[in-house]
Amino acid sequence: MSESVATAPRPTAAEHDGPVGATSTAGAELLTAGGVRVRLGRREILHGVDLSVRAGEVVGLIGETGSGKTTFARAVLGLVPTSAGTITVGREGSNRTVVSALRGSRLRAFRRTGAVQYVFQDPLRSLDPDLTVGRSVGQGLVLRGGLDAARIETGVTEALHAVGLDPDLATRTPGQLSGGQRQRVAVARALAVSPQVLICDEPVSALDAAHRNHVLQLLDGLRRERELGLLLISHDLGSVAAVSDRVAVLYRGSIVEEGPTAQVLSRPEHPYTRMLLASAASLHAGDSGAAGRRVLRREVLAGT
Ligand SMILES: Nc1ncnc2c1ncn2[C@@H]1O[C@H](COP(=O)(O)OP(=O)(O)OP(=O)(O)O)[C@@H](O)[C@H]1O
Repeated sequence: MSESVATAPRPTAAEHDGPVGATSTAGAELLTAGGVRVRLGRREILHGVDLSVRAGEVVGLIGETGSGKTTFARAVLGLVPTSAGTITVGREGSNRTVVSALRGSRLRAFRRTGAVQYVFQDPLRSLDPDLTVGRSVGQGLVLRGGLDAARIETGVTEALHAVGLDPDLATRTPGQLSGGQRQRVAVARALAVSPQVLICDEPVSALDAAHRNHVLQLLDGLRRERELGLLLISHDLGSVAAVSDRVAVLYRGSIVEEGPTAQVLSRPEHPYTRMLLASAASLHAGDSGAAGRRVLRREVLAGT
């Protein structure tokens, strides 16, 4: 196993077992993808992806550059259409939405609910440098509509508190924060709209080791407290090992292996997973230049 995996802070099995199945709602599927195919241009990028994330669960999605991780995230957000299969978000019942069936105004309305939120690798690039922290965190609530200024301010304060930031930071701009604080602001912005599913794309790869651990601990705590379904996209197997309950391995648009984190990382069955683990030390987590991510960043920041 690579050094990064071996040295990662890893919650105990007991901690992992706690949230899932511990309450009446834990364990309910919040994200269900079945047979998802996506074509971009003339190529099929995803070839029938099956993946689920339950309440209170972190699922790590790993795979090399170009394997389709960001494309899958875009499909869950409704930013690219599926050519086959279904993507469903929400608990069984009235809040459940078949995202892959939505188009036009119904899709925009779904996106405004904030049910799926996305946290980028590099908050300095994803947070508007001219907006105060308060305005950035409150953006989703404003977009959702129907809330007065006082309620939005309360929502911002609550979200900052949830990520362990002093609400006084609301008047600062991103440039006046540390890297770790900025990533917490990005998480707070996502949390402000009470998402069911949080997709974190390399959330700690731009951070130093101390901030990395803090943000991972924050995500680990939040999914338990809020029963979020958290999809952690990462090249960094150490981060995945630290907080993921399950891992799915994406290879050229197909999930080739999926299972409990300890099992997949310590006893990989698929040759590609074995290769990924063997080369983990030389993998570069910080590929912020990847074209797919740049497109996604633009799309998400453009609102609906
Ligand atoms: N708009 C697009 N049109 C055509 N092909 C695209 C488009 N966006 C991405 N692709 C291609 O889809 C494939 C998957 O890209 P994607 O960004 O999903 O990979 P990834 O696993 O997220 O990679 P990385 O880890 O580098 O971000 C790549 O071959 C990419 O070139």
